[in-house]
Amino acid sequence: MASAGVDEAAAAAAAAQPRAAISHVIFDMDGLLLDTEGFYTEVQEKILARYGKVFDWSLKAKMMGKKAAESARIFVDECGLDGLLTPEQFLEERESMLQALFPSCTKLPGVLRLIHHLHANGIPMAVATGSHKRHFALKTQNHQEMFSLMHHVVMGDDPEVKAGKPSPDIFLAAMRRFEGNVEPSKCLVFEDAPSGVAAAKNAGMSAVMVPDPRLDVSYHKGADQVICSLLDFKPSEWGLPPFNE
Ligand SMILES: O=P(O)(O)OC[C@H](O)CO
Ligand SMILES: [Mg+2]
Repeated sequence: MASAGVDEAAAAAAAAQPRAAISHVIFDMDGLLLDTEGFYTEVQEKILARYGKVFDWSLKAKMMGKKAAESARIFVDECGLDGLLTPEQFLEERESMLQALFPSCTKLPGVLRLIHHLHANGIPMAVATGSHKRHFALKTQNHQEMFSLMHHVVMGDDPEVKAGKPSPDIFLAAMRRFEGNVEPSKCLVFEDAPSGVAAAKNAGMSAVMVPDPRLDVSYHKGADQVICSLLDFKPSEWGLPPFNE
């Protein structure tokens, strides 16, 4: 019979085993690096209120992370607005409101600490966002330094991204653009959206989810790890260099 000391040592050794041997990191942007999801919610609530309807988090869960056209189709279909509003009209209506809001977006907690840490330790990083080029420029105009630490950025309107999340296209494109021959199993994706977590898993990568607390826990399934904030992320659990704190 093993002594308590031996059992404890075995448990400690198992706990010290990383979940994966990660060499490359891919960040989602909206709702993960930048606090922009609230802007989409605010604008969509306003549009829906005109039709006497309420925007809720089950609809939000379906739309977030998707390319604009895909998310607009979901909005019209799920809200029963066929014949009243086309996806194109929805995108047009929300555009000026979003354009006014995006430049004021802020970074989410823990973002800078983690990105500076990974950069200082030579871990290659990329961004894979469903956001298209024009919106990306508005959102990132006050965050240039952070994005300059990324090896590259892949956006939703990139020709290699045939389908939006949950298709693995965007994460596989991001992986291929790193130097060398990188395997999906070596890539760790950070995501806030259920469709983004599914896309990462469909790409064969590991996924850490940092969901909005209003998202029902049923949407957490599929993620390899769920944390409340990037401040709670422990790099050593993923074979990455630990914080020196
Ligand atoms: O979460 P992201 O960065 O993929 O962006 C997707 C949309 O632009 C917003 O949900
Ligand atoms: Mg996101």
